[in-house]
Amino acid sequence: MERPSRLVLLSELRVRNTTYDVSLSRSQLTWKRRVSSPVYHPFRPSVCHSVSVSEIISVREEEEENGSRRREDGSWKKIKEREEKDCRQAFTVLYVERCRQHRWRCAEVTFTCSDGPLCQHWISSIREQLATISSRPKHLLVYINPYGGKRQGKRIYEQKVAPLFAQAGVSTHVIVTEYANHARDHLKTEAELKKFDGVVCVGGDGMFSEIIHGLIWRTQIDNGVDPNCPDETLSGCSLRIGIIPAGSTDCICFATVGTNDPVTSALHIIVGDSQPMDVCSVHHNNTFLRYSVSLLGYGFYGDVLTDSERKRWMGPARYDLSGLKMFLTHHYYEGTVSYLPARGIIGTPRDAARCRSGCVVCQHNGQLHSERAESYEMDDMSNCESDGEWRTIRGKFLAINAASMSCACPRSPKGLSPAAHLADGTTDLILVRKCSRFDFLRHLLRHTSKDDQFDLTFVEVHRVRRFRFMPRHCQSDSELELDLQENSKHQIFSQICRDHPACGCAPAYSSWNCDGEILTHTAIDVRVHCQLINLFARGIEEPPVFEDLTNPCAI
Ligand SMILES: CCCCCCCCCCCCC/C=C/[C@@H](O)[C@H](COP(=O)(O)O)NC(=O)CCCCCCCCCCCCCCC
Ligand SMILES: Nc1ncnc2c1ncn2[C@@H]1O[C@H](COP(=O)(O)OP(=O)(O)O)[C@@H](O)[C@H]1O
Ligand SMILES: [Ca+2]
Repeated sequence: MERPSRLVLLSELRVRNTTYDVSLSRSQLTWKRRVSSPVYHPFRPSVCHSVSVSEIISVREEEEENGSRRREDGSWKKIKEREEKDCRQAFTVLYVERCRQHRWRCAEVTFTCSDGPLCQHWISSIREQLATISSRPKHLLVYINPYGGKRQGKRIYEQKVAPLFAQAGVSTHVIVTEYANHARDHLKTEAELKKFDGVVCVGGDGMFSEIIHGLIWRTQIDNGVDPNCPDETLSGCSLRIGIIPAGSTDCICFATVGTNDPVTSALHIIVGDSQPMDVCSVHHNNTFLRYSVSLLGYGFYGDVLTDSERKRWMGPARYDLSGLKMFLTHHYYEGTVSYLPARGIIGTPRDAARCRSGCVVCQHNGQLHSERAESYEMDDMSNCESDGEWRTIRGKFLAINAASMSCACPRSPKGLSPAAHLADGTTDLILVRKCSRFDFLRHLLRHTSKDDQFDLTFVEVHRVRRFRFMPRHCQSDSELELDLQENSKHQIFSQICRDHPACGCAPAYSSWNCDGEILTHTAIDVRVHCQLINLFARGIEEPPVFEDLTNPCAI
C-alpha cells in the first residue's frame, strides 16, 4: 500500500460559501467540508473530495475587478456582493473527473481565500507539485486528417482538444494533412522531433498507422537499423503518441483507453500517461511492407476493407454494408500458415482475464522478452527462430486474422481476440476454417455477445511470436505436390466445389487488411516487436471494487 505522503499545505478555504479544510500533499488535493453538527444530513452534498495531484490539469488564478472576477483566459464572471465582501481572492483547480464507460471530463472547483498572499501560496504550491511530474508533455506535434471518419477531425481538435491543451499550458505545432501519407513522410524526413515530447494523431486507425510508420522508420534510420531485414531487433521509439479519435473504427484508441472520446484522450495526453504497445512488422521476401498494431486480416476482413474503400463516401457505415456483402459472398481461401508459438509466457487467448491498466501479464512477458533479447545478443544470435518449433497448417479458410491486441471497438466491445494483450510481445493468430454461412454467422455474432467466438469446431486460435502465410496460388509445384499427397481426399472435394459453384463456397484470392490498409502482397512474414511504441494512454481502467485506503476520504 502507498504511504500517505507528507502534507504541503493545510488551510481553511471556502467553496461556494461553505467552509472546507483543504489540504495538499505530494500526491493528493483534498477538501473536506467543516461539519458544524455531527448529525448526518442525507441531503447535504458530499463531505469530502479528493483528487490525485497527477490528475490535476492546472490551477488558475481568479482576479477580481469592479465586482467581477476575471479568469486567466480573459473572460469575466460576475460575483455576488456577499461573496465579494467575504473573500478577497480565489483560485480554480481543473482536474480529471471519471464519468461512465471510461470517459473522463475536465471538472473544476473554485476555492476562495481570506487573503491574497494565502491564495498566491496555494497557487504556487499546486504549480510546484505539478512541475515535479516529469512525464507530462510540454510541446506536441499534432497531425490532423481532415478527411477521416465523418470529416470532423479539424472541428473536433479545435473545439474540444485545443482549449484543454491551452488550459494545461501545452504548446502545439499543428499540421492539417493535405494528402494521404503527408504525416508519415513529414515524420520520416522533415519533422524536428527533438523539439517535441510527443506526437498527436487526430484521425482513425489509418492515420495512426501513418504516424507509427513515420516514427518507427525514422527511429530505425537514426539508429542504423535496417528496416528491410525481418530478423533485425528494432529500436524502440522514444516519443509517445496520443490518439484523438476522429476516424471510422478507432479500435486502437478504444482498446487502449476504453472509449472513443476526444476529451478523454486529450486528458490522458495532458496527464502524461504511458502505455507500451507491441508492433508487428510485415515482410515479403526480405522486403519491408508495413507495420501493424491491431488487425492483420486475410480473407473476410481483407475483402471487407477492399470493398469498403470504394464506398468511402458513406463514412463509417461502409464497413457494415461491405461486411454484409462479403458475408453473403462467402469466399474461402487456400493456403499455408506456419507459426512460432509463444513459449514461456503467461496467458492464453482463451483466458477469462483481460488486459487492463497496469497489466501484470504484459509486465511479466515484456520482462521475459527483454531478458531473452539480451541473451540472444550475448550469444550473437539475433534470429528468434531458435525460440521454438515452427508449426504448419494447410487448409481452406474463410478468415485468417492476427490480433496483436483485443481490437475492441464500438462494433465489438470485446474485440476480435478479447484476451489479447497490448504489450506482451505476442499476437493471437485466429484461423476460421471453411464452414457454412450459418456457422460463420454464429462466429461473427459472438463478437457482439458474451459467448466465446473461439469455442467452435472450425475456429482455432494460437498465441504466437511470428507467423508466415503463403496462399495456395503462390506455392511452388513441389509444395503443392506435398499438399496433394497429404490431403488427397479434400482436394477432390475442393475440385467438386470449384466445378459446382452453386454448392456455396467459392475459392478466391484475397488481400491482407493491415490496420485498415490493403497490403500489396499476400505471401507475408510477420514478427511481433514487443513494446516498440508508447501511447499517451494507461490501458482500460478496472472500476474500483473496494474502498481505496490511500484515498484520504476513505479513512
Ligand atoms: C453480425 C455482426 C457481426 C459483427 C462482427 C464485428 C467484428 C468486428 C471486429 C472489428 C475489428 C476491427 C479491427 C480494426 C480494424 C481497423 O484497423 C480498420 C481501419 O479502421 P479505420 O477505418 O478507423 O482506419 N477497420 C476495419 O478494417 C473495419 C473492419 C470492420 C469489420 C466490420 C465487419 C462487419 C460484419 C458484418 C457482417 C454482417 C452479417 C449480417 C448477416 C445478417
Ligand atoms: N489530407 C488527406 N487527404 C486524403 N487522405 C488522407 C489525408 N490525410 C490522411 N489521409 C489518409 O486517409 C486514410 C483514412 O484515414 P483515417 O484517419 O484512418 O480515417 P478512417 O478511419 O475513416 O479510415 C488513411 O489511409 C490516411 O493515410
Ligand atoms: Ca500483444
